[in-house]
Amino acid sequence: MGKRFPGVVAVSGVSLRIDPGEVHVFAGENGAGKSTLMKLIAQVEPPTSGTVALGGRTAQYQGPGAARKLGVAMVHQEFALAPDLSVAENLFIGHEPGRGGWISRSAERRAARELLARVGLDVDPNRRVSTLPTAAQQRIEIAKALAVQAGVLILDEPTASLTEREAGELFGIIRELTAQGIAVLYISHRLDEIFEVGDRVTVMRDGEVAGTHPVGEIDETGLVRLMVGREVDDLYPRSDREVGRVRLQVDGLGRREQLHDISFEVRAGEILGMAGLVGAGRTELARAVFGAEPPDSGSIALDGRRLRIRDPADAISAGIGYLTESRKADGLAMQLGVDKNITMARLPMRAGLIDLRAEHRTAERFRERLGIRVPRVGRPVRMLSGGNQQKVVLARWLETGAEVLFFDEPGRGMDVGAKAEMFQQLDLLAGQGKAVVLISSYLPELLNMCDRILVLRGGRIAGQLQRAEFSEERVVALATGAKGNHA
Ligand SMILES: Nc1ncnc2c1ncn2[C@@H]1O[C@H](COP(=O)(O)OP(=O)(O)OP(=O)(O)O)[C@@H](O)[C@H]1O
Repeated sequence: MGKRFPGVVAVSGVSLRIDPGEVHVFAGENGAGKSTLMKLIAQVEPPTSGTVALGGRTAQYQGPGAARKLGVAMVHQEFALAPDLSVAENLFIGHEPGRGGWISRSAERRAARELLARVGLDVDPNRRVSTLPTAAQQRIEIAKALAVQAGVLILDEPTASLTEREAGELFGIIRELTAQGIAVLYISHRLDEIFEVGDRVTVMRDGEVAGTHPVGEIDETGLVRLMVGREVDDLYPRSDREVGRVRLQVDGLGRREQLHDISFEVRAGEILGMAGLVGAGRTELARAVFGAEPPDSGSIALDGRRLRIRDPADAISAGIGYLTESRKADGLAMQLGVDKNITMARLPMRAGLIDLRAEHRTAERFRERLGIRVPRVGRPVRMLSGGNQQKVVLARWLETGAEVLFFDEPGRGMDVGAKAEMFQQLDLLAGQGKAVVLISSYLPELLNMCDRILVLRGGRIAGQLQRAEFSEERVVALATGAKGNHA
């Protein structure tokens, strides 16, 4: 089947068979067409050519929503839950259990408990969804799919916002579902999990299928070659850098219930990692330093000069940049072009006007450097694939010339080749004497790229590790408060 958008062929000539009970992983470069293909299968979008057959019967496109009746459910990265409704209400929106059109609350609660048990969730069905953490909301999305008896469940990068432990639990649930015959289609950029959770992997390139393999018959190098069409020798490029004087100094920072007495410094030429469980306060800390949620107490100094940061504009003019973890919420202007989004934080001006030519040149430079897949840089960002949107945010902060840069889960959604390129850029920034902070929930990124790792727990600094002391166990021990760490 195929799908064209104006000026772009997103999916072309794809034929595949999905078997009951398999975990079928879809991998490939950003913009390769994975999400579009899933939307075609889930009937979220009409194909330009071709059809989907479910259980041997050809399904005509009937508009979004119809797929659920056909037995395909898709869990997007941004959940489609109604935050102010209860768990039970969310599970049964549009198909409430009950008789004769009456919704039976007790039947609904009972059915809800059963579904929640199948996804290993022990929460009160009356609880409002917005009060639940991300991992639990994701399980509710999966339970929603079970509620409509989906035979095919599509998960789009489901571990992107989960901790390692939560991801492990999700894999357990996936295994249980596949044992019941449900086919799981799973988009992923993470090599480790492709091998851990997948039965077969289909690699997409330029809208086409580059190959489908049982995971036991392909190794990591082969997979990367298939994905990016070349060898990537070093996924975590890191140079020998001199770590110099203190650049950012944070003392006794506090904010309401979120941050308590946080003190640390970041030096010139240093990449400081920030580890911690989801909710440990890493994003809150970055947002506090950046003035997005200003601290109630404490001080921030850059190069020995105390700063007064009341809002992000103050932070930017002081030389502090922050790549947010949520590109949709506060990162990108979706309707504006790639060029405008890149230069937004530091507009090239000439004689009091925005220098459009300079803007274009800058955007072109990043398009090439980061491999942003877009036919022309004036194209609105909303038309880009998720990973390419992430590259645009990254380009913006590389362009600001900031002296201290916080990168919050910067590799989320990026393909392996783009990620390697991004890490190289981070390494280059540090090499120029800037202070770089890398927040990541994926430990190999921190262990490979950082000079030092700060671990947060419950809004406090739980400890820090120098590069020579790095180990996954030590980070996890500090992050969870388990005994037996040597830090
Ligand atoms: N609504 C749209 N309008 C125009 N072009 C689109 C639209 N949605 C996707 N595209 C284009 O289709 C191509 C495939 O995008 P898709 O989102 O399927 O890629 P992907 O493989 O899922 O990428 P990623 O890994 O970055 O999520 C890209 O070139 C993208 O720009």
